[in-house]
Amino acid sequence: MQEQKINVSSETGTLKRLLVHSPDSGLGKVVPSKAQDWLFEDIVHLDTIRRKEYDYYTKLLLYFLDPEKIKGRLAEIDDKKNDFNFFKPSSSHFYQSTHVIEIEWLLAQILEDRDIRSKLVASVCAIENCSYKVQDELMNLEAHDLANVFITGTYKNTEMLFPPVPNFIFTRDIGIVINNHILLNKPAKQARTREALLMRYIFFNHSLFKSYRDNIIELPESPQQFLLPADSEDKLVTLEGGDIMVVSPEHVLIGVSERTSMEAAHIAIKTLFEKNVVKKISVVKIPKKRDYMHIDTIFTQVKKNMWVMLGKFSRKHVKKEDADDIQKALDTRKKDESISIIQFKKKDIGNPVYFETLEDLLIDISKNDLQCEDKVKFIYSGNNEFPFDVREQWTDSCNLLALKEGVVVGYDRNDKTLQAFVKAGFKTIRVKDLLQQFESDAITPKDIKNTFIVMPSAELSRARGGFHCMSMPLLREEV
Ligand SMILES: NC(=O)NCCC[C@H](N)C(=O)O
Repeated sequence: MQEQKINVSSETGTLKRLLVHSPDSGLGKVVPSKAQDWLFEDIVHLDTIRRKEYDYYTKLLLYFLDPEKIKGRLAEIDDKKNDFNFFKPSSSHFYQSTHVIEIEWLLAQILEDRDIRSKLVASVCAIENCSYKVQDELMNLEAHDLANVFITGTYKNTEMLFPPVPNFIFTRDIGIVINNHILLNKPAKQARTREALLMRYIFFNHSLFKSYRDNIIELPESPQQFLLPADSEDKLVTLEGGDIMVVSPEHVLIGVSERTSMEAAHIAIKTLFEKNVVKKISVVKIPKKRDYMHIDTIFTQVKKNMWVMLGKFSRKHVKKEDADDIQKALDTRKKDESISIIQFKKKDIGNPVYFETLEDLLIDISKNDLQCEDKVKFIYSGNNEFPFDVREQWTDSCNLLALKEGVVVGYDRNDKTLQAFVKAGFKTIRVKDLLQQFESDAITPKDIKNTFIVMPSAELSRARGGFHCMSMPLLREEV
């Protein structure tokens, strides 16, 4: 495969190329006793999550990013007679897009190389404690079968060799493109370790990323981390892509969260400045809580002057603007429930700037980094009404993917958030209807403006991530 340009310098520039992974059979192997360890909130129904939910996402992305692969073919693709081979990386009918790029497909390609295959087989077998015999058997599998085993943990859909990596659909977390550099993750949770290993091999070995090899950043561990006591989490270097947001060519946000440690933020800042990747970095420290996990679970950008966020972290809430005098005087805020923000500039690291609230930071980005003259607007999860605000944040109301300025993809179940978008002048359209309109030429992706594309979500949301998490942009147009 020919190498292609990589560049991401915003959250909302027209999306041109991204990495995805559609739900594999490993998701259908999650058992109740392991669901929490494997970071799933429930047992999902495999067929529904694929055919009735995720496949719509694939079709939508293809229509926006690589229409030649899909235009005029919807009926054939969805015809049960064709066994959904369009969505299966090992099939000769697979969509094989170099714009909507399936990781399993890339993995199979690098496994054709004997040297890479033996290194990766040995590494996976080492972390998964496989016997020497299994290791030998894996060496002799066909590349697509081996890629599938590495991801699902199961051979030929029957023999379970090791656990699945059911969170691999959340490609955002496994690495992040910052301008023309690729920052690799260091997962905080055991359940995501194999994902990081597979991605490291893909980025370093696939021809697609050939000219970017020197731009891959691997964060080093803190010295002698293996001597640290078990409770010194913040000294370990863990970083997941959901905590990184490239908001302008010069400015990146790093979340410090349940998943990304302060030490990782520290090393990432030093490295990104040393390599001249950006000039400004804001550290957004959020409460360490399963509800929030990464910063992209509490806010994402919709367009230059619009953000969606959880109202609990708004100015109004933090400054208690609605409280009476007694409430204002009694400081009932719990320390570990608040956000703190500090911003470093490369040219003056010793004089960081502090932001009192998340909204202050986001307004500053819109106005000063993105030169927005219009008023900066916020849409709040659940329309900022309790209990819908927290209920809908839990099901990823704040975790939207912008396909271009003002065109976002999100879940159907977050009714109040959707109403807030409508109130702000947005159109909403169900993905199924939109695809039909594309197919009949009633509308083209170029025509769509200020729109929330509504996706089915009953099963997907149980995996606790939205479409921001289910995307790793490789190329966006500049805003
Ligand atoms: N960026 C994100 O917020 N990703 C969501 C990851 C969900 C996955 N079940 C996890 O807990 O890691």
